[in-house]
Amino acid sequence: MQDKRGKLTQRIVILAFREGRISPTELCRKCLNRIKKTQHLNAYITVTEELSLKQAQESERRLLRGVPKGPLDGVPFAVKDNFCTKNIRTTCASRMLKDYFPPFNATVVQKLLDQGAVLMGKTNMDEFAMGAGSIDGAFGPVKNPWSYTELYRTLAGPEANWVITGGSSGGSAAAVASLTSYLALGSDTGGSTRNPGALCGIVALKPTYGLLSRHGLIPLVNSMDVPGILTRNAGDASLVLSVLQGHDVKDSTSFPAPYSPADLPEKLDVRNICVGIPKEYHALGLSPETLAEWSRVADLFEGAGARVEQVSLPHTQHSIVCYHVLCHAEVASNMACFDGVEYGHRSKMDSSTEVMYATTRHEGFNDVVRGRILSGNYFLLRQNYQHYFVKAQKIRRLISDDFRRVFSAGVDVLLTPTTLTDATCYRDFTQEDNRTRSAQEDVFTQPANMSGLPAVSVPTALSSRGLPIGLQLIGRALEDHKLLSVAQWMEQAVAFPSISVHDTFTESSDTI
Ligand SMILES: NC(=O)C[C@H](N)C(=O)O
Repeated sequence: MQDKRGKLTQRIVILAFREGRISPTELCRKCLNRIKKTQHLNAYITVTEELSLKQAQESERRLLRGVPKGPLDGVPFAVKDNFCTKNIRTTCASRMLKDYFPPFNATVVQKLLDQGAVLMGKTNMDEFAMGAGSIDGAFGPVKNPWSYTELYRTLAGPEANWVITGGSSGGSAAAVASLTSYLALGSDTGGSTRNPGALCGIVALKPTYGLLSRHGLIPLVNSMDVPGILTRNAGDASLVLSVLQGHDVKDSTSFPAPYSPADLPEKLDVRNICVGIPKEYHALGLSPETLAEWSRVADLFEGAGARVEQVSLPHTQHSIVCYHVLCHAEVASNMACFDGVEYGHRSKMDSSTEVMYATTRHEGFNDVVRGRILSGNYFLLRQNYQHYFVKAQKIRRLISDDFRRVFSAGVDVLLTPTTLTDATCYRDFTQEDNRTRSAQEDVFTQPANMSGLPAVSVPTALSSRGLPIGLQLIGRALEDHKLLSVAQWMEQAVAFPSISVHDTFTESSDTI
């Protein structure tokens, strides 16, 4: 049971429920079965099997009575392990929170549950969402489902090592790509939803900052964090966005959503669209294949009558350094609450308060987190504050102004690569310095976070190793719906060969 392009999407599932071809319980069981068969991916930290089945049965009863709670009733979803889930372990993939059971649900999780969506579990990630590989968490690295396709094995050879998912929401991306869930929540501070979305061949949306509540999302960088949406196509992302968006009294940075329909226009006429190609995104390290793909898709837009223009965003060159200072400064302040007193890990070495604080933090955090705390505190020292933090804030403004200028000059969306290359082999990633590599990986995604703009990654082609390449569209603030409409057009134009369920494990008779 698949759509025209062989994809098993959330909408297909909803239709299947409606037509009685499958029930929420049957589907939930299938997803649980797939989770078992794809355990080698390490996509989940916690699988909520019992609860999932209970929720699916409740959903089934509602559907039988003809009173669904909402359009997502019965649809299986996964949640990154940095969103609080009531009485369900929420670890941020850290030893610090390994036994944390929050007493409440994050607003976005609650909204999905209120719709009747079925929670399958909590997904693996980089510790406290710091990283771009999903290889730096306390529960081990996440493996990219595309590593197990016949195509990759044939092209890369039998000795080829598995490839990373990207991150930090790698578990959520792997869950959607391997169809153990039909949608997943990620978080995006510097690219952590779009990056794994691109490397796992699925659609990944970072909405406008403030459009979705951050309440219950354990903060990394409050001024940039947004809940991200991972789905198998743009239409699904639009439906999920319509359910999740809106003001929340528990998040003072959230605001009411502008009206936008849940559905995207069936066929967008791109002749009215101006697509900007930022010349500064021809960055060092961009692979020739990704560059070629970027030009190919720009040509597709042009061929369909869109205006395609080269534009300049001159301050992009400073974005990695600027993000680095702002992120680490906010991390230093956000992580201060993990001191062994109120909740989280507490060291047994407590001969004095100082010793207890220090050993708790040493035992609880990995060295990526500790490194960011150290440099963040350095940037915030009284004598460094103006030089680093205030200067970075000013540069952040210049980066935002660049976007404002091109959008007010008539550009509707910017087209860029999402990542520099396709997914890297785990072995190669660990041989180099992970930290430097991770920082570079977010070069195309961080500017949208620093400016609060919506951006979406769409898979457009397979590389010569048979791995996905994703391109990013960045839109005007609050024009998320328009952005997704263009994303859908792109999706239709490129016809990306989505991964088949059969590829992620050996069983060959699974259908929906
Ligand atoms: N959650 C994120 O977007 C974090 C980003 N990848 C970083 O390492 O800072």
